[in-house]
Amino acid sequence: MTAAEARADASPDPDGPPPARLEGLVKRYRTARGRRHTALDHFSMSVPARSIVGLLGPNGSGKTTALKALLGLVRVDSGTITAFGHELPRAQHLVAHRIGALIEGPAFTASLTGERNLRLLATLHGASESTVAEALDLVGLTRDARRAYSGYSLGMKQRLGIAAALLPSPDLLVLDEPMNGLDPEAIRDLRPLLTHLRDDRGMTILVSSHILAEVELVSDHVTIVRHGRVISEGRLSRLVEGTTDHVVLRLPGPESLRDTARAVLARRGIPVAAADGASDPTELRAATGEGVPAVLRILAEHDIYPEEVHRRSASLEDAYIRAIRAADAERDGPHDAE
Ligand SMILES: Nc1ncnc2c1ncn2[C@@H]1O[C@H](COP(=O)(O)OP(=O)(O)OP(=O)(O)O)[C@@H](O)[C@H]1O
Repeated sequence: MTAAEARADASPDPDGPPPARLEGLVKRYRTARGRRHTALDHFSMSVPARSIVGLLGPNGSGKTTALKALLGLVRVDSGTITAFGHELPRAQHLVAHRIGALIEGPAFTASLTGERNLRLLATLHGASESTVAEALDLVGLTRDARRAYSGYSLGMKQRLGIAAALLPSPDLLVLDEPMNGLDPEAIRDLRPLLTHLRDDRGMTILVSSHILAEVELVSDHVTIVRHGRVISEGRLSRLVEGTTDHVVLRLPGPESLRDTARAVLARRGIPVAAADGASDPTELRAATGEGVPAVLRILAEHDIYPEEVHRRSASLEDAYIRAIRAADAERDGPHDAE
């Protein structure tokens, strides 16, 4: 099949083969000391058509390696990679034009304008002038297109990188940490762009990020990676559904008071943990869907009155922490993937 024929059969059909499927990928890097380092350990995930998939995981868990494997930038030791039903890297030429990517920062020429940089890339892709203008418009850079790249802010550079990834008019857009280094406003601006590309262009987007709250706002599917393996995958709503709302309590005073609070709540079927990431050791998290009044009533029966109390809805952060903890608990022995 020629590339043109491949495009002709390129309907981003939600029932067709998924834009990307990685199955059982194993990748071992050779380290400087000649040892083997497992970056992907039977890594499997699927990217559904017309979705925004958030790829999450701690530093060094293998996200970039998996994305590079999909893009043909890293050769895996074993496993199968397919894009739009074509096996890679063998059929790379059939799907390369359907995949746009921003990975490890794009290489632009500092002295040239944003527009000129894109035009040069467009020539490589065989993309038209109008594609350049459209890509600049999509990422909101039309006004700054004639400024030198060297004068761009980090956010503008990232947006130009996304514009470059859009030049081949891809069906699948792969973005590695596009929010890195961006200020909150620039991060917020990325959200409508990604949802527009999915909803109005029918694009599928695979985006890795450390910013859980942002992934929660923009993704419809989430894949969580730990030690080179996928430990949780699915619709965002389903992952978050599996977590419980929490009542967060601040109980200053002696540790024995918090011990008593933990014990009385546990006896009523409400498990309590220290609040995740809390800098305040007097905070407790009571996992319950019953809400603040139920927790306060139980504590009042024992003359315990928290200084502060608020309810926290189940979130992707809870699902993420739960998945990571479960994976760590399951894992025995020392590991070499991170
Ligand atoms: N070229 C390489 N040679 C040797 N080891 C590598 C190489 N690239 C990555 N690694 C190692 O493989 C593991 C996975 O790295 P990878 O960059 O895929 O993780 P990541 O999840 O993207 O991390 P981060 O969130 O920090 O970007 C890490 O331990 C990393 O140090």
